Amino acid sequence: MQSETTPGTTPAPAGKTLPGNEAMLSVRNLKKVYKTDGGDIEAVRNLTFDLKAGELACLVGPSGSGKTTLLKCISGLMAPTEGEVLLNGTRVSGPPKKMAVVFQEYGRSLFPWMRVRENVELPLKNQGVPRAERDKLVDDALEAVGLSHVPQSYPWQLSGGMQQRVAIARAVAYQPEVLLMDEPFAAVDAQTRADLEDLIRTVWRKLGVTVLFVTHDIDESVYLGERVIILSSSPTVIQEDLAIDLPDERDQLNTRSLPRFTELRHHVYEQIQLAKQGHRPAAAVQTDSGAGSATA
Ligand SMILES: Nc1ncnc2c1ncn2[C@@H]1O[C@H](COP(=O)(O)OP(=O)(O)OP(=O)(O)O)[C@@H](O)[C@H]1O
Repeated sequence: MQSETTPGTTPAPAGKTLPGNEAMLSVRNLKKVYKTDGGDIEAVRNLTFDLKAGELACLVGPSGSGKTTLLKCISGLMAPTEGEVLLNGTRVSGPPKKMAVVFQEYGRSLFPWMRVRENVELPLKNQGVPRAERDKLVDDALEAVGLSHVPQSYPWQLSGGMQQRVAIARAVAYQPEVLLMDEPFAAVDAQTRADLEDLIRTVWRKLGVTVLFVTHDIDESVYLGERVIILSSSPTVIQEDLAIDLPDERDQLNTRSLPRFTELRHHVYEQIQLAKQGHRPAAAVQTDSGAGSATA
């Protein structure tokens, strides 16, 4: 779905929005300006979109378009300059209990002195989840990511792909309503990456969790997502919010061989190229000129 303009108005370029009671996660007119010694950096100009419960959306955009900034604002790790993030209608003002984040740098997100099991268990312990319940959640999560055989290993005894599975198990055990993933597979080899993509879709379908998955990889965004939100170049607005109408059952060989997969990846690729060249959606151009600022 491309952002649309209404003649005679200067609307903010928006992604897909839903009636309030249908949205689990709402990003509303979100703007982030970093104050630095060298001046202000407007990382995100104006982002609006909703995710409904149980949706898996991917977010792609040129390098520096503010993807990590957006995830930090959504996860309550950083306050937006303007606008807001709502989780089930409640404004996010700090890390919400029912949100988990998986980062790219699994090496830094796991504690090397803790065994796999202890790493997965830690957030549950911190939440005061009783021992028996904790044990069950950890067992189930390790099984879901195929790591039931290494609970006593230390992270550094595992491959990169296995370490990222531990990070995913930790997020899964925590039973989040929303799972945010920031380039989680960027540091693993191609084969492991394909396995982890399938793991995410399996876990997503099994748990019904709402997922926002940031990636640089266009093919990955189309393969994984029910929707791909494409960001413009900085100062960032939504370039396009695209529904991925591929069959729900996906597998690496067949899905990626479908003509529709090729069409969708071409489309996303073209949009990213346009974004890199500074093209902005019509509604953003109106807003840009209305705000009196230069476009990218
Ligand atoms: N802490 C910070 N202080 C100042 N500027 C920052 C800070 N973090 C990010 N920026 C700037 O904000 C803009 C967006 O950065 P961000 O890391 O969010 O983009 P990104 O899309 O995640 O990038 P990449 O795809 O390269 O990881 C960039 O211009 C970046 O230099």
